[in-house]
Amino acid sequence: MLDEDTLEPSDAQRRTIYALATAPGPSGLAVIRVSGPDTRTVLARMVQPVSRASPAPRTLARCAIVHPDTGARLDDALVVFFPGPRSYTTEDVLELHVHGGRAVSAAILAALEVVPGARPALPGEFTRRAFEAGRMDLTQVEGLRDLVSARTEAQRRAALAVASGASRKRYEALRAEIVKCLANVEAVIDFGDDEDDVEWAAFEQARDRAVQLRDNIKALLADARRGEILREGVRLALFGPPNAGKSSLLNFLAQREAAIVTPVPGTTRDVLELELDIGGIPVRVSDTAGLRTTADVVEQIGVERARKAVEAANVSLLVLSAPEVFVETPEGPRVEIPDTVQSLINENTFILLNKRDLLPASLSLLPHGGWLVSLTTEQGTLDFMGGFAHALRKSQLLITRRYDFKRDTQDPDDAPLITHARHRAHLESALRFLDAFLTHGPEEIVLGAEELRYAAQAVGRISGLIDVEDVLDVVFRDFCIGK
Ligand SMILES: Nc1nc2c(ncn2[C@@H]2O[C@H](COP(=O)(O)OP(=O)(O)OP(=O)(O)O)[C@@H](O)[C@H]2O)c(=O)[nH]1
Ligand SMILES: [K+]
Ligand SMILES: [Mg+2]
Repeated sequence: MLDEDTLEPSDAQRRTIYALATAPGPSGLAVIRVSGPDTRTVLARMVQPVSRASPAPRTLARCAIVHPDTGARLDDALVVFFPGPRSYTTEDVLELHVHGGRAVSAAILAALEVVPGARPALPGEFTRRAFEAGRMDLTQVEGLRDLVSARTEAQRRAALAVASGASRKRYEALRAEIVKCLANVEAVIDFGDDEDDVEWAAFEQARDRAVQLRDNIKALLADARRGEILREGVRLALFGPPNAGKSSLLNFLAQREAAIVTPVPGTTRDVLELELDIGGIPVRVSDTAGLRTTADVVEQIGVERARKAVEAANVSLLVLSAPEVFVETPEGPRVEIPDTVQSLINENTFILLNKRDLLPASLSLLPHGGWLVSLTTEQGTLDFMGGFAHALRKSQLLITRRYDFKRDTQDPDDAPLITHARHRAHLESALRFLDAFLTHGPEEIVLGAEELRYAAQAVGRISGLIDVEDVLDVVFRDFCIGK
């Protein structure tokens, strides 16, 4: 077991860490990673080159892996040694490309335990060392984590750009601009007293820069949360009266019986969430309880949760039973939306009329901004799927003038910069400090300078330049072991 002090990765005396970097279980290959001061010991005691010469740095060499004490052969492998600092963590790093399968990697991991100074790595610890050595900033760490968990093509592209430093560059440039502005102000503080005109001009220049910066940050914040939505998936809530076919729709979208479907109204109680890929778009779909007033306490809670899920969603789909909402009028048939759902409809709500098979064939009125289907016979579902994916893509939330969700974008400056809620919070805080700076006149210039310093710090926090310990734990918590 690990004890407390071996868990602290920023020990003065850094331990050597090792972990399986690939998913456990039967597979063609598995990769075991080792990093730290004792890596050369591991190399000397556990790796026997077939050609007798020690493997050249950064070159794959065929070797036998042996037990450090007994010398027993554990596997035939390909081995690559990265002497620090030219390695992922900047420490000496060793990668053992061994045969896949639990017994092979288990034997090698057990053998590594015997090497003095070596211990199993914590989740994300290799990357944490790379971060602490300044090899990547916090946005790149986040990008890497997102890349590893990317499920769609659009997510992969965005995460790869961030991991490669696209966001880092832009945040650093933003921070540099604030620092320039601060330099102007400090020049006034330092030299101001003698030459009034010079002072005034430099102060005006700083103000102009601050106004410009404020506008830039405002523009970044007005991104309809594209980056966060792309990363986390569009939140889509299915809602409507009981028995409309919401759960049937979820199952249709998932192509499996994920939710319980019965003719009993009030079947779904809790919110059921699935991650799906709808036409290349990552979507987190919530099936919810049918909305109605009820005496059943459990159902009441379900209805409350349903409302919350719809309000929290980026896009909602109102599912209605067509035979129940079609009304005949002298002008022809019309769709009447039930009162119980009215309050939840907004500009991001689409409508799906279900149970088309129960309508007289002559009735085929389409609701505005909606579709008419039968989830039982699948009549109309092809149109719906194509149209809905298109609508999702076109939706204000996903596409702005400059961003094509499907094809992504060539220009990294056009990619959404804010990919995590944390970025948004720090940018908002930087904006507040810039605003505060602008409220100070030349006579309060020292106070003004302080606000600018805080603004620069707020942006610095995004990259992890400033007090990040608490953030780090959150960021690395979701990493897999061996990364
Ligand atoms: N005829 C017909 N029946 C359908 C169709 N879609 C769903 N149903 C049936 O309608 C009933 C209710 O379906 P559900 O998917 O459970 O409806 P729901 O909206 O999730 O219901 P609650 O969870 O109770 O609010 C089930 O018996 C389904 O088989 C359809 O297109 N045509
Ligand atoms: K039902
Ligand atoms: Mg249901």
